Amino acid sequence: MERDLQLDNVGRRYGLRGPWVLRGIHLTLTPGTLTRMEGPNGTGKSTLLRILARLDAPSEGKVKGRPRTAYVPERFPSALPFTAAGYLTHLATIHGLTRASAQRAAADTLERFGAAVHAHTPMAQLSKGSSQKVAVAQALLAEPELLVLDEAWTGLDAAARAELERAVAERTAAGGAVVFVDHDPQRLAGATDAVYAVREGRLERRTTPMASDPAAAGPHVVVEAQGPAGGRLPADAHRTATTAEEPEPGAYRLTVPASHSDVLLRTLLSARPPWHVVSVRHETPEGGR
Ligand SMILES: Nc1ncnc2c1ncn2[C@@H]1O[C@H](COP(=O)(O)OP(=O)(O)OP(=O)(O)O)[C@@H](O)[C@H]1O
Repeated sequence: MERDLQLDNVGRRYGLRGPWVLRGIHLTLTPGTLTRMEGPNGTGKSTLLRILARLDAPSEGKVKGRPRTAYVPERFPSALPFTAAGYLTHLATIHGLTRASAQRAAADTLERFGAAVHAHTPMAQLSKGSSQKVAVAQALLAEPELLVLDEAWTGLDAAARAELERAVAERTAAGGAVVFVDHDPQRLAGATDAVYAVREGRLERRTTPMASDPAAAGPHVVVEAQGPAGGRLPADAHRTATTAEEPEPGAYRLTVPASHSDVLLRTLLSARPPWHVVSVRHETPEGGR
């Protein structure tokens, strides 16, 4: 499928005789999934992400599939001859929006990440964190089918970090694939569909935190919801929730990673007929953030 991104026996080395950084990599990123890449410094995670984003070509093997892709790099080239709003508006028009819609989308995204005050600041004068917000905004504006995040949370303030987690949840709920590297082991904990470690040039699949043990999976939200008579839990809610119990007919107790609670609530409230949300409780596991 064109929307799947597939690596087929991919290898990468820098220079004709350089050591292999990656070798024999097979990977498929399917729509609607969240994938985490782990590994110590220098093992090849950024190299892998650049290949997935098609910003770099493998030295051997094939990259298949052409999802619409956006990428947030570790270091964003901020010395661009634009203001923050000007840059985002420019990109949004490239994505096909009219100038007025592009200006609105740029302003909304900057607002969302708490960077509206910097809308008219030249990119070269932005602080590292504000520049990172623009990097995130440019990627989200594209509404990508594949979103590649290389330590995209680094430098963001707490509110923007949480907002980016919510944006990831929205992307996967909309059917996009998201792949990320982050040194915080709690990042999107409990929400990942697959975790891989890059080790000695190879990809090793890790087991994800057990759905049955939300405490191992970071901050989460418990939603009690009541369906319409005879109504079944919407399929999207089932997919977003980590656990779904039905203590009484039609009454559900759903557990969801904190980053995904907005998506779950929207799904329940926009169902036809809508579900009644009885309670929403935030829980942070002991020792968690
Ligand atoms: N453009 C390049 N030219 C030559 N070597 C490179 C280049 N980019 C990366 N490398 C080398 O490839 C290896 C993997 O680097 P990469 O940046 O992909 O690792 P990483 O796992 O993302 O590291 P970190 O966790 O520190 O960001 C390293 O040995 C690095 O020196």
